[in-house]
Amino acid sequence: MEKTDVSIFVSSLKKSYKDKEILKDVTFSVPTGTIYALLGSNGAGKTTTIRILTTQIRPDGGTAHIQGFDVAKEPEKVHRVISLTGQFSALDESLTGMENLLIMGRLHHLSAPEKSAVRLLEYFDLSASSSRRVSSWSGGMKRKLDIAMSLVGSPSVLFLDEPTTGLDPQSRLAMWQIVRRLRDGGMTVLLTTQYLEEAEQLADQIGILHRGRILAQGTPSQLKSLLPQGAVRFTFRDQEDLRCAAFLLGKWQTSSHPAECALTVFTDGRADTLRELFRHLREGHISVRKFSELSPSLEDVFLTMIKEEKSYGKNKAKL
Ligand SMILES: Nc1ncnc2c1ncn2[C@@H]1O[C@H](COP(=O)(O)OP(=O)(O)OP(=O)(O)O)[C@@H](O)[C@H]1O
Repeated sequence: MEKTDVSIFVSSLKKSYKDKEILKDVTFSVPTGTIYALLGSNGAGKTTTIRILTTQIRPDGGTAHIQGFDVAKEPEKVHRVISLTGQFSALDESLTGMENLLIMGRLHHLSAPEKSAVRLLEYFDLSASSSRRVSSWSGGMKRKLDIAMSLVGSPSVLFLDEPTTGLDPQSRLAMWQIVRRLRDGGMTVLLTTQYLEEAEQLADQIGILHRGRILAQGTPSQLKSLLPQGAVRFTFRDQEDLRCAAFLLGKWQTSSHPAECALTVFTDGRADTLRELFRHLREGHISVRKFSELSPSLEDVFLTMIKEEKSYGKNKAKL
């Protein structure tokens, strides 16, 4: 198999714990030097996928290759080319930033660990705090140092499990900047996230993972083009009107946004169709507070995909 342009190649990955199927069929590939986001809600199977790809657990079925190395058969070779920054920090908070990096450099048998530490502290804009104990650092700084530590062995593939969870908006933007810079330097990055905005802003390609399956994947604009264009959004007075409208307009594909009391309806964009939508709402005595035409957002794609998967699951259960 030719994998020179593909750093991560995953085919039909399966994993169960007892009788619970966590990964049912996960297939995707990540071109070298790009960022791929596995986007999914809590419990979708993101961390389980990362744990398999970083050789911490074995899959029950399917295969995965990193830089051409089989994660199940060649774990040592995989270790040489990857690095992982997980949800739990690997830092020793009683030490300074410099000391943490020096320990990591020695673990990797670097010939000049000091040089590497200084370079990384500069790269991550942490030089000014390098001699302070990490326990006094902010969450954003600790997360940066975590990534710096994972770069000590010069990996070519970086796994980031929810890199910005718990960070304030400013630190999140700084982290995005770092990840983009690493990609621009040629690194392949696989990150997991629950944040739609993060996936859209950062990833070259996104895979929507839901209940152990990739429901759709592609660039953000490819994913958006999966939905019919000509979407419109209605905002209603209250939740009851929203529920009622979703029911009345059920013959169209819709996605509900309860927090904003809004309903997106995917139409063919024709004037006749719009007239029909308004007629249904009028006959249902639902008043529309706001109306706008929009192009589908990634959130619409995500919610629609998940909804379709649910109804597919229900139909399957009936068979
Ligand atoms: N060792 C284990 N034994 C049993 N069940 C597990 C184990 N590890 C994970 N699970 C279950 O597998 C499912 C998927 O977990 P996973 O951590 O992969 O999800 P996730 O998408 O990363 O979610 P989160 O965003 O919450 O981390 C969850 O229901 C979890 O409880």
